[in-house]
Amino acid sequence: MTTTLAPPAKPWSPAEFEARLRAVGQDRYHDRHPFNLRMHQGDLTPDEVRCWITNRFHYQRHIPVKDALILAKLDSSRLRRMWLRRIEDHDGRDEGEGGIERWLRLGEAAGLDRRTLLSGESVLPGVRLAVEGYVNFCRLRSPLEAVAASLTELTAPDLMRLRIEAFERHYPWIAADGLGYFRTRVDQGRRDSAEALDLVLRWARSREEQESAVAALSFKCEVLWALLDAVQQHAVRQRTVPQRAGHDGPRERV
Ligand SMILES: O=C(O)c1cc(C(=O)O)c2c(n1)C(=O)C(=O)c1cc(C(=O)O)[nH]c1-2
Repeated sequence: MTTTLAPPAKPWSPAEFEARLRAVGQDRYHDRHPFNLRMHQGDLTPDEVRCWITNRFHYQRHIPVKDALILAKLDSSRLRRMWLRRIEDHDGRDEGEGGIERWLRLGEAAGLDRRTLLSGESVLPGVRLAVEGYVNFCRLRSPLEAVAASLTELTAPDLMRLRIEAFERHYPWIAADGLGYFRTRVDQGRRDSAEALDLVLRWARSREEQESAVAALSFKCEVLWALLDAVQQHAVRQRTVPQRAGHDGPRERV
């Protein structure tokens, strides 16, 4: 008996592929997470805002690490130059510059100590795992999947604009120049996502490759969602569990 294999599915048209990527970015993005909604409605206590900043800093400081892993997979000078700029955006060209420095200043404007932020000692276990998951994804997967995972940035700039407004309105105790990170990131995010989208649309030729790109973007949405789950869980525990030394698990001292 001979078995006939089904022919491989036809690739989506570029327009349909792009629409599918954008749909994942819209439907599953962390702007819909309850913690983000509470943040933007102004419902967070100062400690909850500080907890978010501390844990998001752990994500931010790993962005250039995952970008260096992606850079090493790119096979032309033009592409490596393009990706190198992302690392410079975060690390700066000199001491005291770049997105990571701006995030540290956001922390200081919110009353956090830069040495504590840099020590990483207050990072929640779930956040550590989510960030490590993203870095390892970019280390181990194809360039297509690693670049596709960055496409959450298609949605990030709009969220950033809302966040600036929300912080100015609801958390005025954070000095305005602390919001410099978000202001800079709106344009950087638009440029980065346009470049990444162009690469993903050109690289993914077969349906299988297109599906792997969509799956990579879904995974990245889960990373961001898991990060906020951990921060939210911590906030709930802080409200409901009487504080006892050692009660809150390892490293949960935000
Ligand atoms: O504040 C946010 O909501 C947010 C989200 C994301 C994102 O969607 O991954 C990024 C950023 N910010 C960000 O600042 C940033 O530099 C960044 C880089 C990347 C990436 O995956 O390459 N995402 C994000």
